[in-house]
Amino acid sequence: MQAERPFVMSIAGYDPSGGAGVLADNKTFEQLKVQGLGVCTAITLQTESECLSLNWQPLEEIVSAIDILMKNYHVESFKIGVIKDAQFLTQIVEKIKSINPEAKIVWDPVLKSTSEFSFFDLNTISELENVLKHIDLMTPNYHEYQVLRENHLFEKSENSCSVLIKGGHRKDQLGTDVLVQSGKEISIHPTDKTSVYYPKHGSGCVLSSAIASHLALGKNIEDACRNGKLYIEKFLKSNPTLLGFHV
Ligand SMILES: Nc1ncnc2c1ncn2[C@@H]1O[C@H](COP(=O)(O)OP(=O)(O)O)[C@@H](O)[C@H]1O
Ligand SMILES: Cc1ncc(COP(=O)(O)O)c(N)n1
Repeated sequence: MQAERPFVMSIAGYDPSGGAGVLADNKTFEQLKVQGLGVCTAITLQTESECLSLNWQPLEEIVSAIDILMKNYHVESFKIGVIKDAQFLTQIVEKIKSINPEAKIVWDPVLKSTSEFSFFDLNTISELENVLKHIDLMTPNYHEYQVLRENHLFEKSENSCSVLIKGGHRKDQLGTDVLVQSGKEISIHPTDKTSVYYPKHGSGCVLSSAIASHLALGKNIEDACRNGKLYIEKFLKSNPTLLGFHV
């Protein structure tokens, strides 16, 4: 008999190319042997090289889908992806915590797609502070971290969650991610610096859903980030196009 798999939910956008969003997240969940669920925040029309349109789902429908799924399945951890604004995030997190206060939450704050399509309403950054206390980990890329910091998000570290600053766009140490936890910094380097990594559309989605999977499997935040890094490295080495293989 197979062991029970913990449930993990992706609350993210739909990308019909499957490179990013709920499809990419659920491919990752399957590979990491957790049971995936998916609630769409937005329907996008995009390929790996361009984003053509974005239609937000009504917030009440998103929250009601989370409610129904959580009442049927005990969901251990969540990966939240593209979100319209701070109000969306706050209501989603409040719903999750009202049903399972122990649930682990990872938020990948996608401000723009690699193809420069804007997602999150930057005017609402100042309203994020309260909701961050209920999130376990945020995973901004290097540019997103700078924008959030310039908007004073991480000023009161006691109010912040753990932050994994991803290094896929760094010029100095390409591929080194930095985990900031209670003011301490832990660098997570690529395991094999000589390897060729092919930059990929949606790699931030794959990393954050791999981390959410490892949290559901019982790892702490640091170990989940280290294991997520091993998974994303395999993914980035998989093939030289912008769409990767989950191996
Ligand atoms: N060229 C690369 N070499 C090594 N690791 C990379 C490379 N590009 C991305 N990564 C890794 O992939 C993950 C996603 O990072 P990043 O590309 O910065 O996120 P995003 O897709 O959100 O912009 C991180 O773990 C990062 O270190
Ligand atoms: C639905 C959805 N979610 C996330 C991203 C970000 O991915 P990337 O920054 O790699 O384009 C995206 N393009 N689409």
